[in-house]
Amino acid sequence: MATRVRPSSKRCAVIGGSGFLGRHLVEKLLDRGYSVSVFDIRQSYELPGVTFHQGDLCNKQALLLALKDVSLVFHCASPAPASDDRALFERVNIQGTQTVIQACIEAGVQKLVLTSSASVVFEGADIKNGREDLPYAKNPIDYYTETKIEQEKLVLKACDKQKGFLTVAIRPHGIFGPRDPQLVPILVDTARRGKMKFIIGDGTNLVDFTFVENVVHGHVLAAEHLKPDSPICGKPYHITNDEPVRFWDFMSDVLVGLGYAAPRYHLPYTLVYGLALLLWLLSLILRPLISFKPTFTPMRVALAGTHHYYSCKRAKEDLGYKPVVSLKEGIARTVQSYPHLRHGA
Ligand SMILES: NC(=O)C1=CN([C@@H]2O[C@H](COP(=O)(O)OP(=O)(O)OC[C@H]3O[C@@H](n4cnc5c(N)ncnc54)[C@H](OP(=O)(O)O)[C@@H]3O)[C@@H](O)[C@H]2O)C=CC1
Ligand SMILES: CC(C)=CCC[C@@H](C)[C@H]1CC[C@H]2C3=C(CC[C@]12C)[C@@]1(C)CCC(=O)C[C@@H]1CC3
Repeated sequence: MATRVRPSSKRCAVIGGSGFLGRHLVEKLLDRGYSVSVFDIRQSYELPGVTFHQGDLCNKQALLLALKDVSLVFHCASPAPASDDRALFERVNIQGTQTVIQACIEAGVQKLVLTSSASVVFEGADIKNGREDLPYAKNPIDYYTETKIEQEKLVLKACDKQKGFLTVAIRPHGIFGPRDPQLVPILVDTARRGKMKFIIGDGTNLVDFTFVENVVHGHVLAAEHLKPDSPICGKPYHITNDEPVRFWDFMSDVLVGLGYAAPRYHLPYTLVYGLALLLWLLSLILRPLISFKPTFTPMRVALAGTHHYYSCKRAKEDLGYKPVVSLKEGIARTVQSYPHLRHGA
């Protein structure tokens, strides 16, 4: 009788491993002695100890090849949040995640760690020290958030101790760090176009920004604590820097660190939100004639003008989580990593 080979617990796969968070995670896993299969729609680097599988996560056969002999899977692939392609979000984040779950089960994977987002509970109104038991947003602010909610529900529901398939979701917030393609590049681009002069609201709103290595640390802890007798099975965990900061102080520190002026003039939140909504509607109506992408989308204005910070008490208690890089150090390392984005470069 053929005996089934039990996959090695040091063999894992990172779906989305070519992306910003994914690549940092892969590097940490290699440091910790894992061998890693990366599954991604693109290959962005090469590293010893990493096997690349290029493909779309909606394709189960392609996934099965990458998951052969793998016991642990991290799923951190998603279309970019700035996209407004609803069909793409539904296909990748919802149907694609269903495919990932089926492929994991068929391949005999034992643990699935999903990168969700703290935004799954954000509706545009203040969240102060939000806990994981807050209800999912009833009116999510965009298609990204709407599909991240469905994705998280699917993964947590799939947790089945009897079948030996364990799942957990990590909810980071505002990830930043070296090679981030989003936060710092968009900020610098906005500054270079002379649009970073204004503070939306009174500038006192507190927000979580999380250094990428802390997010990676949360993922590794979750994977290593995910066992049949553990309280973390089927649960979501906030992972942040645990140092809420004024949104506009964070933006100013990054801008000033790169040689740009900090925003100074205040504009009322409701005025800017109303204008952003109007521009977004105009861009939809005029789309057949002209295509333009407003910088200040309603989502970005809501994120820039409200409180949204989260408690990571549950991660501290259940995972022993503690940030490994402070906000100050994270900002310094991030600024240093972008010489090409410095003023005048
Ligand atoms: N950045 C942040 O502030 C936050 C991010 N998150 C979550 O963290 C995760 C990682 O985000 P981040 O690293 O910033 O994003 P990236 O866009 O850098 O990484 C995502 C990777 O997934 C790939 N991908 C997209 N669609 C598919 C597909 N159909 N099949 C296979 N691969 C695909 C992307 O390729 P391509 O680039 O070609 O699309 C990219 O390489 C995401 O799940 C995101 O929702 C959560 C909270 C905050
Ligand atoms: C006002 C302005 C132009 C700010 C520039 C920075 C923004 C691009 C970022 C500020 C907060 C960021 C953020 C995300 C993306 C980039 C920002 C809007 C996410 C939406 C990324 C995906 C998530 O899951 C939640 C993040 C919240 C914070």
